[in-house]
Amino acid sequence: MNELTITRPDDWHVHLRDGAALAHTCADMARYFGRVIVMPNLTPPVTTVAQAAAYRKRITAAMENAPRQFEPLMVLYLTDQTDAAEIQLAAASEFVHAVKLYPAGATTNSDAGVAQLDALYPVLAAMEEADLPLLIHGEVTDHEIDIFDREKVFIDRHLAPIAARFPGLRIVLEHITTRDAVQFVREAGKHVAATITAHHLMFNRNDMLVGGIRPHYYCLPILKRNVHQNELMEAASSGNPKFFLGTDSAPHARGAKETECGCAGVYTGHAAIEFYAEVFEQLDALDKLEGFASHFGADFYRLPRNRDTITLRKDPWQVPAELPLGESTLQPLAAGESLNWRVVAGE
Ligand SMILES: NC(=O)N[C@@H](CC(=O)O)C(=O)O
Ligand SMILES: [Zn+2]
Ligand SMILES: [Zn+2]
Repeated sequence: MNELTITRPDDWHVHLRDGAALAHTCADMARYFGRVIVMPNLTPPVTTVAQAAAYRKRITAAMENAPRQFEPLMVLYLTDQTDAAEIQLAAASEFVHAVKLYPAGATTNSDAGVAQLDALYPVLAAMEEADLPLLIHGEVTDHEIDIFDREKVFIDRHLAPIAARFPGLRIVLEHITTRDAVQFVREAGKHVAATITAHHLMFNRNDMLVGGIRPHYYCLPILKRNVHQNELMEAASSGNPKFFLGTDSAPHARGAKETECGCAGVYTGHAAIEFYAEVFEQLDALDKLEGFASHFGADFYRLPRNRDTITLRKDPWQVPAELPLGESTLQPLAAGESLNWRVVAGE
């Protein structure tokens, strides 16, 4: 197959950042995504509907002169202080579509996240009642838990009890990385789904650590063994609507990654659907790309599927070695390498 036309895709997990970076991150997302779920881990985090409204304005302003625009779907950041009243406000708003749980200290800008999960149950009950989805960075942060086990332990200790206690709460386990997560989501009720990134489909921890340490592959949850990677590929290309596209494109300036203590995050926004197409083609599953990228996420969020299309063509091109990020630069995934697929219509 040399050409593929699919319903316009959406990205159900992306970090656009703020300030001068928005011009660049939004331009990449605006190329062909219809809607994007905008992660709220700014400093300070987006914890209120009023802050989400203001952030949304900055995003749309950054796209004012772009050839096309995406619709930003805003997300509130849960803290130990979030109350049911804010949840109701969010549910009543037209632009907040979910609430994000970051265990405190689990990832980039999560210091303000939740320290006491049990104490939050009244807020989760309010979300279940208001039918507002809960998005989860699913990793425990206990010092004694190995970084490669943190997702599995989170599922056992926290996610399973939450899903059991709130059966009507829609939950997205974000950027899943393990066989355990795939299994849990598959077997859970119909309200539990997961996003899968392109980089967790394309790479495993060997790619990050063999022959030298590659900071641009470092993200959280961290890349796992190839058996887990294989399970993610199988889930993404299975046609199971519980698994859908979320790039977790997470830009960090080059200097913040190539340093003694580098930030977690991989930038894939410059070639998101192109990366997924590459993976699905390798799996001989290009016919499953549309469901994963353009149907299942919208269905889960109870939003209409996009009505227009984009077309990908097999026509190799070279990823730039570096991209601007506000006043800095970043190294995008596959920098300087050749990719097979390009978007030729729908941009
Ligand atoms: N995925 C990452 O490694 N980093 C994300 C945060 C996140 O999604 O956990 C970021 O904001 O940089
Ligand atoms: Zn995360
Ligand atoms: Zn993320």
